[in-house]
Amino acid sequence: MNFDVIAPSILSADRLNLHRDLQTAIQGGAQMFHIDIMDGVFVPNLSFGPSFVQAIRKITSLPLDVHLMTINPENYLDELIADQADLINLHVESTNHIYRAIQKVQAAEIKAGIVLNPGTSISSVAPLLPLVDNVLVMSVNPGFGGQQFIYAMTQKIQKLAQLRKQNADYTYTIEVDGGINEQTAKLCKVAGAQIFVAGSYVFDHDIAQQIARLKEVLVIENS
Ligand SMILES: O=C(CO)[C@@H](O)[C@H](O)COP(=O)(O)O
Ligand SMILES: [Co+2]
Repeated sequence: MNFDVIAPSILSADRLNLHRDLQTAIQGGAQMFHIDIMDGVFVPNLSFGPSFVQAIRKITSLPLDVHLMTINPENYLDELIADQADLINLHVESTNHIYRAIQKVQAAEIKAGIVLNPGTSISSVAPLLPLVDNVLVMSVNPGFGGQQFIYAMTQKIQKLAQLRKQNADYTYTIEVDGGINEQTAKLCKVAGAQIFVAGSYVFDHDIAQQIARLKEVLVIENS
């Protein structure tokens, strides 16, 4: 992918007005939706179940980016595949069989990504890098919206971009999630990120205006 994409994280949308907020984001130029699925076990919070993907798919054809923060993510893959998720991101620590889970997603012709927690090193996922379609760099500890960006994560993004340049068989996109605002998005772009997840930055304010601001700093044209 040689262009940048803004993916509002629906975790920060108004739950009682989710449809309204998503429509506003669509009209405001959102290019993808990021859906955080949390089970209260892998991370200390509960959010949406996979059925939300199906519900959101009914109101938009925008790509749906699923971030699975659950133990046993395999239990949800059939449903997410049937619900037409476009990208399914799996935490490497969430299953003993990450390779198999990625293969299952890709066999359904859906893009598969791995997620690196702030404390997860790139070297620990080296065997997966030629396989995956996306690497999601967590720039906060997973579980909650509205946290402070961890600046050291820009080095991880930079390293992933450098490795991709050095290895012709690495084709992953680089996604960043957590604490994204105008300033941190810019730093991540310079480091090499391409998909920018933004939750509280987008939904806690004027949604369309916030998307427009991010697009401006990232120099993304409206299509
Ligand atoms: O996965 C997560 C949190 O675990 C994120 O996707 C958050 O939803 C991002 O929220 P902000 O940090 O942008 O407010
Ligand atoms: Co997320």
